Amino acid sequence: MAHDLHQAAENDDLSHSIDYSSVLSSLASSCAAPSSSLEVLSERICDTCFTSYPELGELYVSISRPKALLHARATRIVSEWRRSHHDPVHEKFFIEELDCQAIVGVNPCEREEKQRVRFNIMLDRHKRRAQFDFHEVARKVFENVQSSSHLTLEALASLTARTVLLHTGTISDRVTVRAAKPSALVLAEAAEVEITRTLRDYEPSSASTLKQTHENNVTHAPASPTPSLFSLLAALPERSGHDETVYAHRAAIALGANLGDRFANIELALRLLEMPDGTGRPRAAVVDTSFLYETAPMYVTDQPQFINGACMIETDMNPRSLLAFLKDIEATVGRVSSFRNGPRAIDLDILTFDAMTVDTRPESKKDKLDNLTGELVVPHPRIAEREFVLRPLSDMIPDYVHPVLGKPVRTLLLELVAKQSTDTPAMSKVVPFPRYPYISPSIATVTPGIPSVPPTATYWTFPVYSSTSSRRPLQKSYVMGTLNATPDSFSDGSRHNTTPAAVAYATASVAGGADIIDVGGYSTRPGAAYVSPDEEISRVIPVVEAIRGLSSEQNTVSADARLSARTADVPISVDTFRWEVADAAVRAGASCINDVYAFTGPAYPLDMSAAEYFLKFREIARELAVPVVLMHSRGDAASNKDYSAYSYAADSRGRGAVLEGVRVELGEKVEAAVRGRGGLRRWLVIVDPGVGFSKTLEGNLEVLRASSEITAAHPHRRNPLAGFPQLIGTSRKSFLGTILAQPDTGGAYEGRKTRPDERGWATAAAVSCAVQQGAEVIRVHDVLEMGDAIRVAQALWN
Ligand SMILES: Nc1nc2c(c(=O)[nH]1)N=C(COP(=O)(O)OP(=O)(O)O)CN2
Ligand SMILES: Nc1ccc(C(=O)O)cc1
Repeated sequence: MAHDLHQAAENDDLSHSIDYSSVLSSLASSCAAPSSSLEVLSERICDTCFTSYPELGELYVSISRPKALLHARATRIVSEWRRSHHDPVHEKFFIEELDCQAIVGVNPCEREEKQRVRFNIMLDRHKRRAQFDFHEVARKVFENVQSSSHLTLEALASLTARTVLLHTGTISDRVTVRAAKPSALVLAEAAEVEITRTLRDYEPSSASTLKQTHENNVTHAPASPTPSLFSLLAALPERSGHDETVYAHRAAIALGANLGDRFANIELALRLLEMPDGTGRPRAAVVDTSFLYETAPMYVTDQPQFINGACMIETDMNPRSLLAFLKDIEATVGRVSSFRNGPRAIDLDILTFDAMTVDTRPESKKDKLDNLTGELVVPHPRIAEREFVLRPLSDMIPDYVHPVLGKPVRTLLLELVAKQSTDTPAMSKVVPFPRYPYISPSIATVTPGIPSVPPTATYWTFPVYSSTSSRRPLQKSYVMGTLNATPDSFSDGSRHNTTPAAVAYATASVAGGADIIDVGGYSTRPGAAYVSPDEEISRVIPVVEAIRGLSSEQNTVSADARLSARTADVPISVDTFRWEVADAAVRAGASCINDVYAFTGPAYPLDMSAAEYFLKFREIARELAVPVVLMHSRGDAASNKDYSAYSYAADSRGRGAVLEGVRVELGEKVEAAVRGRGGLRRWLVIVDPGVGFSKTLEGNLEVLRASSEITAAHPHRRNPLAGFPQLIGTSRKSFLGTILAQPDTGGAYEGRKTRPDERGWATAAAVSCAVQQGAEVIRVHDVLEMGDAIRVAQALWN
């Protein structure tokens, strides 16, 4: 209670002192009745004090609740009240001594095993709204910290501050985090850091300022602040019709299928996991997925190859009910699928459940790893010997420490790979393409309530490369042929904008070795003209339909007819940044979406409507279940002229900032696309650094020269793009023209101006660099010619 001590102090005058025992008894009575939250209790104390002491103007109430959270010593709220204000003028929330286990530090033992990390978190609330959810914030921090792996306590403290800010959204805009390692030092109680952060610190421009390390690297502050997609998404109001249920548990589920349409079975199982039950509420939410892999059967080897993956779910079910639920889904998928295409299978196993161990076997059977029918053992007892389980788990939760083996998933995977014999069959990463147009099969009416899933047309395979090596093993690079049904594309405008010309291009490209045809109806070259959505649809759809329509000639035997039939089956992607166009094109027969703005539209810097647009696009893509190419760019090429502003850390030669910019800026979009509820399946995302988009000549060269680093796993830091297949499009672009226009120093070559269609040889050089870097997909205009370059490059570097 703010009280003037002067009179009592000078004169020892009792009448100006406070009667502490009467304060205490009125407080005791105001605390006696139950209150629903610390905020309510604070308010009640405030009412009591202001009523009992009419001269009191200011009051500070600090309430602590020991053991309010499972892993923390206490929660606390400190409110500052004024008589003249209805709400507290200031309020702070504390989570005190939150204990987590994390991989943090540089000593070898610290890299192997988790250690205790203690957090003290203080949040300033600037808006009094709903009751502060200590439990949710602590849970998110706990979850993120437990699965983190850092060298420094600073990075861990920063991650924690970011987690808190993102999960408290508009309630708080400032957080102070103290992070301590109590086991680090022998002669001191702990090593500890304290940081204070606001959301702005995590926006790309400021994050990069924090990362700025090299003095030679001249940085340009972006002209306007660029808010991060995460902060925008966090600030969006809750969307009606979207499930906001908070679940108590998190589990990893293994996905495996080796009969029938293996990809469709897996997709159906995931959709069934999230089907609302009798109460109208889903029993689980899928919050992350791994990549998918094609794997040789283990144990019983005389059976078809498997498709394996895993997903993370959140649920309120206990492990036993979850197991029963998974068995039901297996039965439903089996039933629905066999109705469609004959026998098939899906396996769903609980791999992990929170950090729990469960073993329902009688003592006498505990040493057996098989015959678990009717029993439940979590974590799954054969995890450590199965690469097809460890790899998908490592895509999602590499730092999850196996509660029995005491090692993180990434270590278990490394150890398993190290001891595998050389004849162990290699797994490949796979990307499935569904068949469109597809008429929802009658099964949906035969089995009401079963979601329908598009059947699979084909799938691409890529070799798996070891987690920390930046050099990838070479492989077949898939070739994407560029077909612009536009009057003004920079290199083939008005050449393919009639249906016959477009079909001729597609047919010739398939004959020349194209694996996919990319149909665009809106040029994104710098300065291109605006095209309405209707106009874009009317350019794209007839071309897609005409290519698919070639299949009517399938039963003839001539070479032309065979080529037509192959062309009719070729995967088609639609090059668009509009979800309406993507949706229409896929329903007409496209099987992939290629978006140069990665779902946020041309807005730059990102704003709230870009975040809403992102969610809408993601929802459409998820429903269609097609692969998506998400490209790095900074919005509309025509209006974004500030290409040099990559204020990220560079190396001593001033290089690396653009690569890091792509990892951070595209990484954020890819993370937001894949993780959390409503996310896309990780196995359907292909990334693209966006050569020619929002980059200078040097920036384009830097990206191209080391593009494998964009998707390589970093040994000490999480790279959000790690492991994704990568597409590179350099074909005929102006950066090649810029190089050709430059004279050389000796004066022998004076430079020459080139039209885009004169840059074929230049493209071949760029394409061979992309092959050498291990690009999984290469986008070109001249499929036959560049196909030659790709094949020779592959032969050289394979
Ligand atoms: N994923 C991806 N998509 C793209 C890429 C690229 O590099 N990656 N380049 C483009 C520019 O080439 P295009 O010939 O389509 O030119 P236009 O924009 O003038 O139509 C258009 N679309
Ligand atoms: N959409 C694009 C078209 C062309 C270029 C380029 O020539 O660099 C960049 C983007």
